[in-house]
Amino acid sequence: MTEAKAPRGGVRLRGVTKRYGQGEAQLKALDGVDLDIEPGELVVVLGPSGSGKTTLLNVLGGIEPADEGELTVAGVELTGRSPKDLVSFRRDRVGFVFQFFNLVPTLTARENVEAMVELTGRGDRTQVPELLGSVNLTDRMDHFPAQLSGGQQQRVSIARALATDPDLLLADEPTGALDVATGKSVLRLLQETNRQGRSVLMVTHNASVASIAHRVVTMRDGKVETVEQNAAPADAVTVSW
Ligand SMILES: Nc1ncnc2c1ncn2[C@@H]1O[C@H](COP(=O)(O)OP(=O)(O)OP(=O)(O)O)[C@@H](O)[C@H]1O
Repeated sequence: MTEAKAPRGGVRLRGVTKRYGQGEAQLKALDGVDLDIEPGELVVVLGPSGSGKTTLLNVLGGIEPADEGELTVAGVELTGRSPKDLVSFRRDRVGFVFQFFNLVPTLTARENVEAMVELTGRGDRTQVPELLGSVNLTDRMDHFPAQLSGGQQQRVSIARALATDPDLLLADEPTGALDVATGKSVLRLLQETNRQGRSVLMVTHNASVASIAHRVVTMRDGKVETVEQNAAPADAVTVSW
């Protein structure tokens, strides 16, 4: 992986609201969320199903626009931006890791990462083998996703997310489809990524994972219910569930 840089990827949300549906069926998936993430911070978001965790991640990553409120991510003010601006923001600033990896099945591990470099025009294609080496996949680079284990696929997806050198990494249940040992290796990578200076926001149902965070945010009914500081975040190797 690349060497540590100055902390980056800070986030500031004020009164951020996101609604879905119309009329009586309308619901606020986010309801006046205030939240700060410091540059270089690792934040874990917990909360029951439907509490707005994924919506928060999607709004932060510019996948969906907020309806109300102020939102600055990695130095970019997102309030009122056009869909085209949000695409540029995502391309330049954010990396995404999903529960079910979202790799292109017809491309090898290497090609999946290279495709991200090609599509975004960011990063360096010649660095892709090194990047895959940094997630321990040197001997699997030319395998297709179906020939890789879940943990290996998730490591490819982390390499893909890092290929554009994002300021902020957004991970939605990154260990949700993995067994404990494999999940821990993924957590270690996310923690290492964070230690290089970029902010990481991880959504999870797994409360054990919260011990590696600098801060733990709990959501309920579209609102931030609690924010707790971890005085001494745990090393990912010590986490179990
Ligand atoms: N595209 C959508 N259209 C309509 N309603 C949506 C949409 N996306 C999310 N919602 C609703 O918004 C609320 C928050 O959903 P969200 O996916 O953010 O919750 P979550 O905390 O991530 O849940 P889970 O832990 O089950 O993934 C839920 O009531 C959900 O049904």
